[in-house]
Amino acid sequence: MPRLRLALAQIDPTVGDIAGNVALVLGWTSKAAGAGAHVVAFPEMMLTGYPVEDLVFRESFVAASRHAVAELAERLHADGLGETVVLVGYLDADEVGPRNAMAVLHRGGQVATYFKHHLPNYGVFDEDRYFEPGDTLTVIRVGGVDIALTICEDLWQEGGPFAIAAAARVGLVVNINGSPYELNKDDTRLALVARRAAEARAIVAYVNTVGAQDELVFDGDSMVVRPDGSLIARAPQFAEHLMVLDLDLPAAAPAPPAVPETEMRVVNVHISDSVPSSEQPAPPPEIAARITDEAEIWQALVLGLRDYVRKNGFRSVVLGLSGGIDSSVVAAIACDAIGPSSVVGVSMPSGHSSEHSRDDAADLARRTGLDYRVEPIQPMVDGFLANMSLSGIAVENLQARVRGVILMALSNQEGHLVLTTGNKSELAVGYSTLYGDSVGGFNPIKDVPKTLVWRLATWRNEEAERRGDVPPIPANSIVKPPSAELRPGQLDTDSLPDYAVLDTILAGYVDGDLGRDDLVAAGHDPAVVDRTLRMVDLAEYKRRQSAPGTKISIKAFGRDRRLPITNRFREPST
Ligand SMILES: Nc1ncnc2c1ncn2[C@@H]1O[C@H](COP(=O)(O)OP(=O)(O)OC[C@H]2O[C@@H]([n+]3cccc(C(=O)O)c3)[C@H](O)[C@@H]2O)[C@@H](O)[C@H]1O
Ligand SMILES: Nc1ncnc2c1ncn2[C@@H]1O[C@H](COP(=O)(O)OP(=O)(O)OP(=O)(O)O)[C@@H](O)[C@H]1O
Ligand SMILES: NC(=O)CC[C@H](N)C(=O)O
Repeated sequence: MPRLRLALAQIDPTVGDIAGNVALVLGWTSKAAGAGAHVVAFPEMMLTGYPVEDLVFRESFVAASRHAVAELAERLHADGLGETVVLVGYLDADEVGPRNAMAVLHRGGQVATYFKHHLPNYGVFDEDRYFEPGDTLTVIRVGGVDIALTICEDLWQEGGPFAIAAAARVGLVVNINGSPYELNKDDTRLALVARRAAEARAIVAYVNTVGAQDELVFDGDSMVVRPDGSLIARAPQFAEHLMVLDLDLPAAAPAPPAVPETEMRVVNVHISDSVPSSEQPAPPPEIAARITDEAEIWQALVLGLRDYVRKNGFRSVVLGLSGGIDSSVVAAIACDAIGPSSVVGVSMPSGHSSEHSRDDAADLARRTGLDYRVEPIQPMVDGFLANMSLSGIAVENLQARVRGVILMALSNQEGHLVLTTGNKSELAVGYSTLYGDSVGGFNPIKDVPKTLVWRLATWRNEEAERRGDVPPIPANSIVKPPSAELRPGQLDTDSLPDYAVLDTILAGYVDGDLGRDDLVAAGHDPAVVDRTLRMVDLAEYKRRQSAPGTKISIKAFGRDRRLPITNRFREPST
C-alpha cells in the first residue's frame, strides 16, 4: 500500500486580503513540507476568505483571485516548495459564471481544478446567488493513490461527488471547508464525514477554516475518518493547527475505472506514481478531546470578537458597565479576547443607579484589570431636560441615549470599537433603547439568550477557579434580578415574562419557527405566548438596525432569519 503524508492546514484567512492569504499559504506550506508532507490541503476560498458575498460580482475581485492562484504556484516553486501538492480554495470564473473552486498546485503550475458541485442556499448561505455548480469530479493521482476533490457542501448531500468517488474507486477524498460554528455542529459533522466516507468507500480528510468573519466564526474541527466511521485524527476547535499524518492508502489501478456518466463526469489528472518516503516518522495522529458546550460557546465568542477587532483594525474596545450580568459577561469576553488593558469599561451612573450597580462595576474592573472610568450622566440628562420638556419613557430612554453618546464620544476621541451588550432575548422582544444602549459596532452576545448569559458567567468563574485565577464576574452580578434602572425600582420582569419562560418560548418561535398553537400545545400560557410573539414581531425594526454579533445558534438574528419590517401578519390565536 502506498503511504502518503498528508497535511491539513486549519488556518485563518481574512476576506479580501488576497496578498495576506497568499502569504499564509506560503508560510503554512513551508511548515507542511518541513514536516515531510506530500500533500497539503487549505480551506474553502482560502485565497479570498469566506464568505465574500457580493464581491463575487466584481470582475476586479475575481481577476485578483485568479491572478493570486497563478502567482502562488510560481512562488511556491521559487521557494523550493513546488514538489508539495497544494490544494487550495479560491474564487474562479469561466464562461459559465463564477465558481467556488479548488486549485491543485504542483511544480509551479495549476495542474488541476475542481468546482464545487453542491451549493448551499439556506441559513446564512446564498451560494445559488453567487456561483455556478461544477459538473466534474476531479481525481488526482499522487504517489500512486487516486484522490477525489470536494468542497464543503458536497459533503452535506447524499449522492453526487462522494458516490462518484466510490465508482471511481479512489483511495482518499479531500473535502475543504468554510463551515461556520453552531453549537453541537461538531457532532453533526463527525457523523456526516463518517457517512460520506462509507458512501465513497474511502478515507475522508476534512479541513475547515478557523477564525471569524463578521457574524460567522469558523471552529476548525478538521478530521480524518475511515470508511467504517472510525476517527483517525481530529484537530482542536478555535485554534490554528497543522495536522500532519501518514495514511496507508489503496494503490490506484494503472488505468482509472470507467465510471458511468451521471450528473457528474470524472476527470483524472496524473501527478505522480510514487513519492519519496519521509526521513522522519510522522507524529502519531492526534484526536483532540471534545470540550463542554459552555467552553465551546465561550471560545466561539472570544474568537468572534478578537477577529472582528483585529481584522477591522481596532486595538481596543469600550463598553458601558452597569454592574449587570450582560455588560459583565461582555467585558469578560473582551478581556479574554484582547487583554484587559485594551478594554475600557465606563460606569455611567444616573440618579436612578443603585449603589450596587457602581460597586459591582468597580468590582468587575478590579477582578479583570480592565481600564475603568466613571462618567456620571445626571448633569448631561439635566442639561437636556432644562432645554426640552420630556416625560415618561422619553426621559427613561434619554438616559440610555446619553450613555450611548458618551461611548461614541470616547470611541471618536480614543479610537475604541464600541461594544453593545444586548442579549438575544432582549433583541427578540425589543427590550433596548434605539440609539441608546443598542449603540455600538459589534455585539458579542447578540446570539446568546439571557439564561445562557447566566450559565456562561457561572462557567467562566468556575473555570477561573479551576485554573487558580480570580473569577472575573462579581457573584452579585450573577444573582441579582436584572434591571434597566431607567426609573426607580424598575425590574425586567415588570415588562417581560420570567427569562426561563421567555427563552423557552423564543427558542420555539425564533430558532424553531414554531407557530402560536405549537407553543401553546407545548404547555405555555396562551396569554404569555401571545404577548411574547407580538413583542418579537414588532421589534423587527430594531433588529434590522442592530450591530452585528457572533452566531452560535442554529438561527441567529440577521442573515439566518430574514423577515419584513412592514408586516401585518400575526400568528392567529385560536
Ligand atoms: N416600525 C418602525 N420602524 C422604524 N422606527 C420605529 C418603528 N416603530 C417605532 N419606531 C421608533 O422607535 C421608537 C421606540 O423605540 P425606543 O426609542 O427604543 O423606545 P421603546 O422601545 O418604546 O422603549 C425602550 C424599552 O426598552 C427598555 N430598555 C431600555 C434600555 C435598556 C433596557 C435593558 O434592560 O437592557 C431596556 C425600556 O425600559 C423600554 O421599555 C419610536 O419612538 C420610533 O421612533
Ligand atoms: N449605570 C450604567 N453605567 C454604565 N453603563 C450602563 C449603565 N446602565 C446601563 N448601561 C449600559 O447599558 C446596557 C443596558 O443595560 P441595562 O442595565 O439597561 O440592562 P441589561 O440588559 O440588564 O444589561 P446589564 O445586565 O449589563 O445591566 C448595559 O449592558 C450597559 O452597557
Ligand atoms: N461553505 C459551505 O458549503 C458550508 C455549508 C455546510 N452545510 C456547512 O455548514 O458546513
